[in-house]
Amino acid sequence: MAATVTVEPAGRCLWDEPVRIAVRGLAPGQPVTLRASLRDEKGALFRAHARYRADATGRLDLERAPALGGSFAGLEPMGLLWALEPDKPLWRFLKRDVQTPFAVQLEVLDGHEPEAGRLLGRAVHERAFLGPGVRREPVRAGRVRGTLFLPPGPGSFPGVIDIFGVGGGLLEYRASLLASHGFATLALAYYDFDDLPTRLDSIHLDYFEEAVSYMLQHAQVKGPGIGLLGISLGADICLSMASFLKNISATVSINGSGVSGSADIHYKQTCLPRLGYDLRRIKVAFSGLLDIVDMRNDVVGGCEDPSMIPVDKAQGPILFIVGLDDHNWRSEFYAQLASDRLQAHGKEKPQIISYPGAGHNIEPPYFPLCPASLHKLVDKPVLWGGEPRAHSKAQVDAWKQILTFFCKHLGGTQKRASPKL
Ligand SMILES: CC(C)(COP(=O)(O)OP(=O)(O)OC[C@H]1O[C@@H](n2cnc3c(N)ncnc32)[C@H](O)[C@@H]1OP(=O)(O)O)[C@@H](O)C(=O)NCCC(=O)NCCSC(=O)CCC(=O)O
Repeated sequence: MAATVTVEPAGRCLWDEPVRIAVRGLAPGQPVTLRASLRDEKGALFRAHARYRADATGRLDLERAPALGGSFAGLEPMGLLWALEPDKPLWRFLKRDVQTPFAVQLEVLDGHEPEAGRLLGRAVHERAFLGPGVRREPVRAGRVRGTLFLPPGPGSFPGVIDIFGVGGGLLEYRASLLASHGFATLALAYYDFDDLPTRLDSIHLDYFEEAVSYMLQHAQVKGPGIGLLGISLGADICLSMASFLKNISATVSINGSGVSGSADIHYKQTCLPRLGYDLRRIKVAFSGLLDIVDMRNDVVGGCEDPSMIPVDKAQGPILFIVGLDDHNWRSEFYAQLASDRLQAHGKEKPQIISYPGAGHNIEPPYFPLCPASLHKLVDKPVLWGGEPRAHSKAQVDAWKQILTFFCKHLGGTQKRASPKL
């Protein structure tokens, strides 16, 4: 091995941070292939590669050199991460244990053949989900089940509740990353976790109200209100919480629908009936995968449809993050409907940020796109939408927008843990 692969800043970084990958010790103009790989906790191998040419001094800097092809092309300093693809079909990139980093193997090979070139150099780059000094506390308080992440320092910190969509269980990676940005964040489970119900037949907001109370009584959570962040069904739960519950200061919906979709939503005497769906509206794409984008029944009453979440009752502002290539449902149409509803009730037009080429699962930066995987509602693999490069750009921008929005409305300072872990 003759070449040296470097990653700056050196040492471990957080998954949402950009790094500068470079190689030195190559021959002037040498054709090389860079390969990245990592194994997830279920044993799936994710890989990406790209072809490059060293400069006249035998160096290669991914911030300056365009990829000449491979998993991606052009100037993409973080392409080796966002273009990772699993060896298992229909497998989604997820981090289950946030207490361990992902170890990314970086290799530089001679020539432009990703499998055949002689290995010239390698490095292991660790990307973590738990920042320095971030505390992780499993929560079992009353009925509330989840995990609280507290930023380093004495606090108190602006609080956020983070909710995922259909699938159940508990995913912590987004909440743990948010804590490194200065937010006390509760990753909240609501079914198929611990002693919670295994099925989600209907949504009862009193459970989520208990989670808000848990946050607000916590000594290290700054009041008087908290923020909500949700994706997909999780976003709709957040929109419902903002509409019915007190002390919600800011809400972010990532590809939510603003409608009670496949489960009725209950709060005290009120019930938002589910809109429902019709399996006959599912299309089969050329790939043979299901496209459920039009599966839901139509909203017949416009923004006053009985299934619409009454977002006009929300006290705090709402940010809608929309993937224009969302194939789970038509997020853009739904966000517009929610905006119509707000304005019809004399409220301000909300901020809607739409991303061309972005699919349904808009994750934190550098998560590789999962084009299709199992949808627990239809119990079959479905298309999620998204073009990898555009989706990746959307994730980087959306994350910044979400952090800025929460800082503005929850009084955060957008402090960042040191990039060197
Ligand atoms: C993380 C998991 C997979 C659950 O993990 P668990 O540890 O509880 O389950 P498990 O036993 O490991 O796996 C359960 C099933 O998921 C599959 N599975 C597990 N990990 C996977 C992965 N990384 N990629 C693809 N599939 C995976 C397993 O093969 C298994 O399928 P078999 O049962 O076939 O063996 C779930 O919580 C999840 O998918 N969460 C994502 C939530 C989310 O954001 N969903 C998108 C929103 S979509 C939405 O909300 C739409 C709303 C609507 O349309 O109304």
